[in-house]
Amino acid sequence: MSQFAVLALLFAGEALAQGAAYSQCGGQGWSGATTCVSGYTCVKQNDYYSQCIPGTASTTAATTTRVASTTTSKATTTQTTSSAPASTTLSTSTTTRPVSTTLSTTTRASTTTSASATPSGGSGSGAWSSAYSKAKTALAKLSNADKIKIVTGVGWSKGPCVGNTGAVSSIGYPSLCLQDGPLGVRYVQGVTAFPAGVQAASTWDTGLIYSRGNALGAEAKGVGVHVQLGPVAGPLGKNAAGGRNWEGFAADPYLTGIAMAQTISGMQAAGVQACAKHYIGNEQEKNRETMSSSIDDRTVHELYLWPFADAVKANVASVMCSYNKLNGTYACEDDKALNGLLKSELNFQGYVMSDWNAQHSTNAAANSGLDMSMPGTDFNGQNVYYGQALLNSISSGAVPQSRLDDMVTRILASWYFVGQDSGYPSVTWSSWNGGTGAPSVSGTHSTVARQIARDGIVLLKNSNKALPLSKPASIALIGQDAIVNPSGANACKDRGCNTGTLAMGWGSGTADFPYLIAPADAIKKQASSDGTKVILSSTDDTTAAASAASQAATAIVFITADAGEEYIVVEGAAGDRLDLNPWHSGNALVTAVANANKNTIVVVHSVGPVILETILALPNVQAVVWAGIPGQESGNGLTDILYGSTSPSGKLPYTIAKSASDYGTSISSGDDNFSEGLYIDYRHFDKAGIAPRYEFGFGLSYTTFDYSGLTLSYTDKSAGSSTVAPGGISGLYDTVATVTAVVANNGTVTGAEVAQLYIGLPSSAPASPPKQLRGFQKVSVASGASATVTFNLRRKDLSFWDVGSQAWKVPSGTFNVYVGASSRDIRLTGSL
Ligand SMILES: OC[C@H]1O[C@@H](O[C@H]2[C@H](O)[C@@H](O)[C@H](O[C@H]3[C@H](O)[C@@H](O)[C@H](O)O[C@@H]3CO)O[C@@H]2CO)[C@H](O)[C@@H](O)[C@@H]1O
Repeated sequence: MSQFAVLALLFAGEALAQGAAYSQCGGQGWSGATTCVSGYTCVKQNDYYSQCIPGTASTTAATTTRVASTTTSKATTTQTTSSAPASTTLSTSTTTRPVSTTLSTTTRASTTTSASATPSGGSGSGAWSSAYSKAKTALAKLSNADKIKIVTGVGWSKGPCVGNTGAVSSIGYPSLCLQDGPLGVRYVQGVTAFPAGVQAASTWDTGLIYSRGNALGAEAKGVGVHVQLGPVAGPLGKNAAGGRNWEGFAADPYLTGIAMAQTISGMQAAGVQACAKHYIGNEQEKNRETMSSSIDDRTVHELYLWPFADAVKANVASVMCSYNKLNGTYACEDDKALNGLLKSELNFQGYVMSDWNAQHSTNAAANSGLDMSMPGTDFNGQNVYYGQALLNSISSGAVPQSRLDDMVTRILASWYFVGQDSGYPSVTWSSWNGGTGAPSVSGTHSTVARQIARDGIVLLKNSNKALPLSKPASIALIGQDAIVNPSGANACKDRGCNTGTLAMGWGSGTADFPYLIAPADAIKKQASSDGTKVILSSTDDTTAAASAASQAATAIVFITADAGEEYIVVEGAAGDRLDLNPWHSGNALVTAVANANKNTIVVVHSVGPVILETILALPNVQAVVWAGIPGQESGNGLTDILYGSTSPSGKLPYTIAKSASDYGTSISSGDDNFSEGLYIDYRHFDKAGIAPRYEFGFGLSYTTFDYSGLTLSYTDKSAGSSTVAPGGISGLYDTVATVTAVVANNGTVTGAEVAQLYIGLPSSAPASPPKQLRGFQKVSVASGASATVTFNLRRKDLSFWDVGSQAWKVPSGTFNVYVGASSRDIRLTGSL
């Protein structure tokens, strides 16, 4: 069977490929009907969901208890290399045997997942056991009317938070407060406006990402928010112009997955429920509520589902289904996506809520796995799909009682799971009257905000040691991005304008700034202590810019590119960017400055990639500083880098191309069939042999690093557990190989380096990207010192999703291992 045929059958549609067969092999209840096409068997997944699985009844059913038996002796061989590039290979005996052994074991274990997944009813095993036990006890005390209150929002703007559900006093359950968002508590005064997700990702610092999540969660809890609507893994960033990419992390599932897990762990440790969103295929704003994302099964698993798997493994409490359709079915009523992938294959124990007004049905949504309707009505107070409508469906049997009970159990269990059942703060503010009246919760969080604003900065170009600045006699600061919006940092609702310095995009993923340190504010302070004269031209007018630039020893020119959510249109952009050029004629502004000043430094605040060719062609542009989307501490973080108190250590979480067309993807005007498959961002550039301007993972420092001493050890000793736990088959997350290298700072100042590991799958795997990020570690190294970086490779990191067997497989053969400073700056190579 061709891959296309398999995909059509397994993912999009059973309905399309088999006519009515899918509905008879799914939906509520187990009929035992075997209505799949030849070679497939209808297999019960849970009480509401059955699926056509490749194979015969005997082979699929038998996998439940099958555990691979293999004899694996430990194969650990390390080899130290002293100069790059190094070629390190395991000894012949270890190279050939263990990898192929792993192949068969992993296949069997994973097949178990697909063929006999844990029921979509939350099982409450492992870490969730106590929470489920409490939830079930509480459930027994509830009437159906109570249960409906728990699963249905009270309506848009009918409670203090952007989402609210009904309280049930008999079990001490409050009106749940659901509030954005991914970079701070939306609509509440006095909270921290953290750097956006994309800035956190560009630090590549797992500790900082955790700290950000923990601080976000502490503030949300402090003001009484039960569910914080973030972090974001959808969009992943397949479209460079995607409006909400900045809310998420990186155009790579591995980095995004790590960032999701760290953020969620931090948030939930602070006591708030996290919400991984927007699930799934929500890669653009244009037509987001009508378009269909048709994504093949392998691409779903290896790109778009991957970071959600990490989120589930981190025990995320909730997931928000997205506006778009998936293979023709709305994501919030997609049985395969919700019951199948999320709840069965990934063993998600929390609950699924709809994006706001993304629900389109009662029975289909409920039976497909939607647990909570948000905000409970549409934005006009109409269209209540749960509430009385769901009660009616329970009465008629269209939705089974067990499904309602499962919804409530999942929601209550999540509440218990993060310990919200005792001493939780109450909400003392309202989203709809300015958000005043909340307790002070920001504490010392400006410190982590500044660290991320700083360490997420990527130095793209630094000719003639233009940076760091060393007490210049005079400096010109040019462009409206140098100052705060003269009307106030929060003048535009949901940050729906690009006026003044750009420190967050627009839409629901915003927070009100408690203050905003603009670049000019912080630089002026530093200049004052240095005795530097400052000339400010705070507009984008080119004549004024040239005049200011001509008067200074150094000119710093600030440019932007903004994006956001589709319900606000900014300068003609309805969410997605119109192109990848700087806004406000930024190229002309930089040209005017560079023509007037030989020492021009360009600072870019941007939601994503910008085409820099015009700017880089200007000989007087000595440095380009990619300052990202930095939040309230923007100017302070930037000044730390410009003046060298900290060496830049950020690396690009996406590729900056020479031309927009080089990306091979663009915003669709209708449905999107994701024909690029696995080849987004650097995966596409590598495969197509296109030279990027600045590659994924790129970033300069004020020092330099040498790489040496590559070691590779194969540490897997077993077949890997076939137990299904949150995140999927637990064996997929076992460390099966470890790679180390030595990073030496051979420059003159202390600096931090992000060492990156990329894997090339063996030729026995189906066609795959030449390199895929599968490890990274950031280390701070003093001048003249060195540090060892360690990459632990999980079984999943060496696997591909095999559509035919519906399993993760480790292919046999030689894995290429690349360790380096970026996806194109590979310093050490080896093989497993
Ligand atoms: O905030 C919860 C989730 O909401 C989604 O975005 C919505 C956003 O929160 C909301 O403010 C906005 O409301 C506008 C509405 O769409 C429009 O019809 C009306 O005229 O004005 C309203 C506001 O000003 O709607 C957004 C959805 O369209 C996000 O997708 C999700 O990520 C949030 O967590």
